[in-house]
Amino acid sequence: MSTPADTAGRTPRIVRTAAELSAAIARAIEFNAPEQGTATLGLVPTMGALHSGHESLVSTARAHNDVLVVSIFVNELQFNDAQDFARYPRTLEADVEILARAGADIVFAPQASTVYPDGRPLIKIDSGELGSKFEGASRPGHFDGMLAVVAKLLHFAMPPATLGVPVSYRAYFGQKDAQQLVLINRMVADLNYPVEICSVPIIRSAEGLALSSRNQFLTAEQAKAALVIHRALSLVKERAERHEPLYLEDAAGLFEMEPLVELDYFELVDPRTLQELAFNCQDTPFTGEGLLLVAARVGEVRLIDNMPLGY
Ligand SMILES: Nc1ncnc2c1ncn2[C@@H]1O[C@H](COP(=O)(O)OP(=O)(O)OP(=O)(O)O)[C@@H](O)[C@H]1O
Ligand SMILES: CC(C)(CO)[C@@H](O)C(=O)[O-]
Ligand code: BAL
Repeated sequence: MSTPADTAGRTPRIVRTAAELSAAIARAIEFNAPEQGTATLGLVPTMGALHSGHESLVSTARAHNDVLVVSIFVNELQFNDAQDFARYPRTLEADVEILARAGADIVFAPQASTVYPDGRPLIKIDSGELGSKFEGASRPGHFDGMLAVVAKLLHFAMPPATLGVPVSYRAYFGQKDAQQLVLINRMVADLNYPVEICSVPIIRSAEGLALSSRNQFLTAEQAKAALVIHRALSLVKERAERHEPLYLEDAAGLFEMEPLVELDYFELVDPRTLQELAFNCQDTPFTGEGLLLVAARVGEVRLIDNMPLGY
């Protein structure tokens, strides 16, 4: 198996089309597969503008797989706001340098015409009720568009069946996008994708802000104000750890003291179903498992974050 030490610094192969990707995967598996047993292939889907959060996904996937593919594609279908799509940062050259250091074997950077040769797909994946709440309520169509591209990326990078080597296939996603992760797990289960979905914890700045490609649009003052998100999550987590009532309302109330930050939602949900848990107003201590979800707008930038409770 390749390790970060023996692949780091090697320029990954950059491929643009489905045929190039399949050929590159076949060659890489041939070259890196163990002499006996099952080879492993990891896929890390991204939209580029890579930061340490992505690097954590890539280094986790690198450590666990013989062959590592990272995709970079800014998927217009998941943007409900044309301006957000137009200004999404695109930094391919710098991304490839980061991926060389992190030891990726292959970078798949397709054109939109490769992913959607007939334009918008006629047949859609419907993210259902789960995709219309929280982020889906603020970004209509976002999750259907996200699932469309993830379904396609999982197919593009699927190990070719003709290799003569058994290959186990994994794809890696960040826990920062908690609703996305739940939906991808459901899609893979509901549509029988032969892939294991692996999740990687949130990487934050030293002050606690969850890293995101869109953070670069924040002014220093906005970035400082945005730390209220982590303060509010941490306050509730500390109460849960002390087995105290959570009083979500007063954690959410911290946002009123930050005029630059407009709270969208602050909810405690079941981590698997994202059903709201009714702990808001009760005076009883929290037991069980929960996931605190938060989204807020800071200027033009929408930020999301979350924190597991009771794990
Ligand atoms: N801070 C982070 N910690 C862990 N994983 C992350 C982090 N930020 C992004 N990821 C994960 O990286 C993958 C690619 O995400 P993406 O390219 O959309 O980056 P992003 O920083 O989330 O961008 P943005 O939030 O601006 O869309 C996703 O699986 C996402 O969950
Ligand atoms: C999974 C993904 C790469 C699909 O475009 C995107 O939603 C993201 O980066 O989280
Ligand atoms: N990281 C989620 C991708 C998006 O915001 O569209």
